[in-house]
Amino acid sequence: MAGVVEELVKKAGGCAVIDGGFATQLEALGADINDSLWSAACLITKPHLIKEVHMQYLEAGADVIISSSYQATIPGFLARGLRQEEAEGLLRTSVHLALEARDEFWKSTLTKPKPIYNRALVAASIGSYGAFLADGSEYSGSYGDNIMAEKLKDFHRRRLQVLASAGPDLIAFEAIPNKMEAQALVELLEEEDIQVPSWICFSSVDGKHLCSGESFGDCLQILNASEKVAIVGVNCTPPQFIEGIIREFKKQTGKAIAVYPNSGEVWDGRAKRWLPAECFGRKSFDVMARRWQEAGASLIGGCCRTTPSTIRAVSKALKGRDRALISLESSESV
Ligand SMILES: C[S+](C)CC[C@H](N)C(=O)O
Ligand SMILES: N[C@@H](CCS)C(=O)O
Ligand SMILES: [Zn+2]
Repeated sequence: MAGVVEELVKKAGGCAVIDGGFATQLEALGADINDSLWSAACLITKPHLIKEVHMQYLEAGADVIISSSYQATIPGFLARGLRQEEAEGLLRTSVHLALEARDEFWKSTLTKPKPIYNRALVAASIGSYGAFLADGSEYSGSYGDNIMAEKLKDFHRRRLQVLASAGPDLIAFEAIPNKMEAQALVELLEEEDIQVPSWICFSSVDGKHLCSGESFGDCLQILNASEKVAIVGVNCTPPQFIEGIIREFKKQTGKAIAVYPNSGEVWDGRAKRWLPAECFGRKSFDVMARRWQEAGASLIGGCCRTTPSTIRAVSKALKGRDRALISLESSESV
């Protein structure tokens, strides 16, 4: 594990808390993300809401917040009529908004008589090529016959360079659905000699494989071989599969494991909406988070359709205290 993460996990008592659904909470605050850029559209239209969402997750107890760049891509911004410099500027803005929120929040907790939070880390999000395609392929892993690893590297290269140079503590590759993209990312981290530690998280729809149907073990072997990858895991995967996935990962890797599942609802990539399915709320996350920690996860949070109340429950379950309540009490006593 990279030093900075190791320190945080230790300070957090053995398991750090990741934030929850970023886009989900952005929508809850009134943002319209029915857009080819999805949540990244708000970098253009509503940056203040992005910062507000980060603040809400920090207040809920997140030790790691993930930037708004999941679907922020240079080709996506260019297609919107922006210039290259403007597109790169928005990528940097996504990291700066998260850093600003982290720094402001941390400063405010230090004025409290008994600070109860950790200084959070900022992870710069990089969604898969499938997220950019916006056709649901981050949950199928099917990119068609014309997509090769080199093309994926070229797609990710400049965004990775720009985000890494914007000052995040971590890079978070999220919902990677197939082995080819995992391989491309590991090669790219080496080729560009990225110094910011990374996590690479897969998506799964059956709990036994990546979304593509490829084996976790094969993909983890690729990640295990890279010193640039500090953390491996799964995100945006139904919660009921997570415990089994952690146990499988423990057999296949010595790297730290991050899990941040969605609510269990299923994304319909064509209709662009979440379909009802077995849905897990904050009460289930409370119980499950403890089991995930016991199974060997070092970082635990939530993904799509989870909210600050989910993360407050996870934080309380893992750290044994209700941070929201303590925070309220300490602010009252100032
Ligand atoms: C994590 S999914 C719900 C993100 C949205 C998707 N890439 C789309 O644009 O349709
Ligand atoms: N960090 C992204 C992940 C989407 S799968 C978000 O929470 O919106
Ligand atoms: Zn998600």
